[in-house]
Amino acid sequence: SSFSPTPPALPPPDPPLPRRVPCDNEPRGRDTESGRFGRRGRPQAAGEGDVDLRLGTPDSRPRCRPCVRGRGAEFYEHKIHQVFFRMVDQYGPIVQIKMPNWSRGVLVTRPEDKETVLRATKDNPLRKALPSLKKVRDEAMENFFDKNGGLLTEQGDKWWRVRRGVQTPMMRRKNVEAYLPEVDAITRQFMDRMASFQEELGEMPEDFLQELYKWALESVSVVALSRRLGCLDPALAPDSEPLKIIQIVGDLFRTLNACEFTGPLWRMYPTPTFKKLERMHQELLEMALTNIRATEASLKEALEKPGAEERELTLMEQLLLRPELSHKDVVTLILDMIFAGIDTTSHTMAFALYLLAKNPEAQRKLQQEVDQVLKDNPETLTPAHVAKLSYTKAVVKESLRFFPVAMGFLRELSSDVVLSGYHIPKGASVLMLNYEDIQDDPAFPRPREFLPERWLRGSELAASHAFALLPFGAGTRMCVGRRLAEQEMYVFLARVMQRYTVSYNYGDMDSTMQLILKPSQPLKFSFSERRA
Ligand code: HEM
Repeated sequence: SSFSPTPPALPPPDPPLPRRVPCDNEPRGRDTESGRFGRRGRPQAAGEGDVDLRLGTPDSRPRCRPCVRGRGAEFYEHKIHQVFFRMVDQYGPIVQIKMPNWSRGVLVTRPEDKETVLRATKDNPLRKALPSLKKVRDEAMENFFDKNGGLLTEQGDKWWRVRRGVQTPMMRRKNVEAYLPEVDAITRQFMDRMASFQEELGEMPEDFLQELYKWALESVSVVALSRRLGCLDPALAPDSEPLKIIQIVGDLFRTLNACEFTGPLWRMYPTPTFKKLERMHQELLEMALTNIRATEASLKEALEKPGAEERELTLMEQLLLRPELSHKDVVTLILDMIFAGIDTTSHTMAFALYLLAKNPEAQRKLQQEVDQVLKDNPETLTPAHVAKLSYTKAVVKESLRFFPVAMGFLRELSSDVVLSGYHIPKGASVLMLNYEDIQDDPAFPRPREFLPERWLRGSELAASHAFALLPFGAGTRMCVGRRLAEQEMYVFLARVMQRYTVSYNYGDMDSTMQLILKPSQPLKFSFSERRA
């Protein structure tokens, strides 16, 4: 099937785009006009029968947005999001793309198109991302996974069997709130570390992101591993378990990013990058297995004790007892939680701190709210406190609007749909970008301003469409860690803003691609005590 617009029901295609005026600092050798990517800066010739990759309502005005710097593979892997965003700026809200590892597809940005896709795929949400991770689980580590790769890589019935089993335990409010005291204690301990950096260096160290990783890993492991790892110990040895996990997860992101966005050689033979992926995955799996054995032992012991029925089970214990989930399913989920639970929340908090530092008015409002809600100065936050943190929650949403850690999310169409007036056939992949066409089609009033109040009930600055911001994806396949992530982030911001005012005196922040988006600048924040 072809992607060409379908007359007569739909409008005819727009005339071809005029050649775009290149900017001075644009990497050469890439055929941006057709949207095709050349490798390592070499121009790529149009293949026989290649379709024109332009779709949508192209804007013929040549625009010169901040350009992608760097050349070749490095540019390609780390800045791919900017290429996508720029294509949207150039061609409009729907652009056809052809990537080495993806089935042919389109990028979309309009909330209406996202809604159409999500409605059309709601009964079978196929997200065929991370093919290299799937290959590792299905082939290189078949012995363990037995062709059941878990939530991140499976589709259809195999995905649904696991998702059905984990949905309630992971998303139930009570289960998430059970971790609130520990998440709060972890954040407070983290702030003591911040205080000592501030005292010692007068600001946060260059590698403050590494510190945020420790906070995030400690927070996710109380859920995924049912124990504290001791990540915040100031004397952590370089070969300690937490630092090894952080290193492996970072390497996994980098390696997966390389496999996803460069040539598909790894599909044909085990390239060094693919072997690295396999090795790191094996290490993470061994760590998950050791921990799950400990959880199982404590569960067995707990169940044998008198009065066992009264004890609240931990999330992992609940999962281990669910008949529809095998032991391996739970181990795989632990792997995925550790993998998805470190860089996501820490990068979002890094971006939020930056945005607060740059928007003192928003920071002041956040502090006022926290002072009001926490006026009893509680030793431990309760769900009632968190429920009242409306502005704090709005800051998290607005930060994800400015710097979404997920560039977008994919769905494969199981039926034909019409998007922005174009007929898109069944089987195509649609990448729903977390990117707004601020210039021509803004979904938010005053889109360039950081205005958390737009997320408060009844705000005139609210989005024009319910699907305007989907940083966690949407529908039945939405991020399963969303509630846990949100709780962690609300607690983090509330506690930090209760104690400190943040400032940042270095260059402008941007994001760089490492499968998810990451802060481009060292996070040398300065924190001043509010009640010094
Ligand atoms: C700022 C934090 C986070 C963001 C922005 C985020 C974003 C996302 C997005 C966009 C998806 C794809 C959803 C879709 O296809 O509709 C996803 C899936 C997923 N996330 Fe998150 N995530 C975050 C934190 C977490 C955490 C803390 C965990 C684990 C505890 C987690 C575990 C997962 C898993 C297992 C999936 C796959 C779900 C499935 O396919 O059924 N995420 N996340």
